[in-house]
Amino acid sequence: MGLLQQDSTVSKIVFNTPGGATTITLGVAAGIWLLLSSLKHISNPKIDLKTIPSPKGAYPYFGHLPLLGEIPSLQFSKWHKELGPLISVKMGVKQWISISDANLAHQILGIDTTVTANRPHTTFLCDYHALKDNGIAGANPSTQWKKTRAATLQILSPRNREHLDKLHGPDADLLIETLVNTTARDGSVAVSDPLHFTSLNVIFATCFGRRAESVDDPVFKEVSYLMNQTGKRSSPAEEISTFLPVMAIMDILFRKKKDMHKFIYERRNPAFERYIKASLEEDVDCFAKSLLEMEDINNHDNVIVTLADLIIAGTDTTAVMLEWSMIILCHYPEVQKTMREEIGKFVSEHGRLPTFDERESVPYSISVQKECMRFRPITYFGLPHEASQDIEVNGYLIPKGASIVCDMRALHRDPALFLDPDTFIPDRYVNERSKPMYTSANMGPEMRDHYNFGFGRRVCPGAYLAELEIFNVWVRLYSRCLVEPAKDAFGLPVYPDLDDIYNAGITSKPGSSTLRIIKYKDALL
Ligand code: HEM
Repeated sequence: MGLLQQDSTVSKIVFNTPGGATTITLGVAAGIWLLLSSLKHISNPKIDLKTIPSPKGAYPYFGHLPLLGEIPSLQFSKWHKELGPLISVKMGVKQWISISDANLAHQILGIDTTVTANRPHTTFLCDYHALKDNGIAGANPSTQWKKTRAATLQILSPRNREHLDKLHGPDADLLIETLVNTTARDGSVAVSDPLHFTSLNVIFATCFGRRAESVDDPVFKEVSYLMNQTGKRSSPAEEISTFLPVMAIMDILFRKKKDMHKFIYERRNPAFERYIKASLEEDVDCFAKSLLEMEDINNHDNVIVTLADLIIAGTDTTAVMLEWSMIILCHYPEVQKTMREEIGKFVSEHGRLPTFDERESVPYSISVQKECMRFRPITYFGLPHEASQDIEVNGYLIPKGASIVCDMRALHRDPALFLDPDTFIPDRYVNERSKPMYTSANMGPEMRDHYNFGFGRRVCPGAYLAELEIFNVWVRLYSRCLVEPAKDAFGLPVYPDLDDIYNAGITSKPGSSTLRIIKYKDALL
């Protein structure tokens, strides 16, 4: 791990990984803005720091924003190839430090690194969604945040596995039935909604002790609306005045803050108050109830935001992972066949499907899961962290206030970590890094399988639940069904383009996800 030395002004992170520093290519032409903004730190008599390489062509004031294109992370990945694993990108008036190397990411964002655990301030996410520093995802570390995160980890951890498994098993069965029946009826099925319904139900039931009946259930419709709105409003495009303060005038003209206020106080909060009230009236165990009983963290705002964080962070992510995996695997029927045989072997020996605790008996299927996550990461940049003070990284300066992001695409295609990284290799993980993903997410860089769950003190607290859900769907889907591409009017397969990516703000979704889910005539259990 990186060695962290702190004094009152600068935190110093020193590389101790061979090659870590040497792979950094010095910037050919650091942007004028970056140079100027760095000078005030370089002028600190204690240090003489290098400027982090920055791509050419930044515009005055707008910085690199006009160069980003529709999928900014593709541009970031190109810049990383050119300039090395640590780059500085000017996002309007904000500085983003992007990392494409796992060791470096761990050194800068690792668990022992308290100076990078903050979240950058954005108007909607921090002031409105988080009701100013409440909940988990949008709050900065504080005693309340620590206790709330610990309570969440408790409820989502393997210690609660029996409860979570019981909740999810029937939903996974229902999902497969829906996908199969819709295909039989309509010829194909748009898999996104049913997948979202399934993941929402698990986390909704965990939080409130009840579930939605179907995608037409008003609860599902309302929560989907609240989630989509929150996702949309927190995307960089919607938060543009954070990056270009001059655009604040547009916010005033379009009464944006008034609109955010209305959404949170007239739609989001009343909905969550209703869900909490209903769960208190029912005789059910749920996280909302436990949270309300916990001293110090049971104030109204913290309870609402924590529950909203879980519902939002826990639904889209898992659903999108499963969506991508189905899109990928419809291109590889032979991989599906091998998984079917592997799971089938377990079924014929035990007369039932494997449970999550028995996943070691289906190593190929687990490897395919991980490879899907590596091949198409679910987020572009994870969630940004913020430097809460000046940080020295091997002679480079990350200034206080800079946002720190990881280029997930570049990170997962690092040839130093992944042989032939641009190729989908289903058995890549069969003999190595076979630990559960949630364990791996909390380990050092050399032990991690992938980096989708983020880093350090902010690493995803829902990784165990996500993995459990993915497993439950996986063994049912691939033992019972073949995932095929949809067909055109002539009955020919229309293979989804794996490079057709829809920019959904924080998550990276497939452009289209209409498929055919065909149940085998001799389907297993
Ligand atoms: C495949 C599924 C998932 C992926 C890829 C994923 C990924 C992530 C990432 C990248 C972060 C940011 C980590 C960082 O800042 O370094 C995060 C944070 C978070 N995730 Fe997940 N997540 C998934 C599922 C879930 C689930 C199922 C839940 C809960 C039910 C959840 C709850 C959260 C919360 C509350 C945070 C905020 C943590 C904090 O700010 O301290 N996630 N997740």
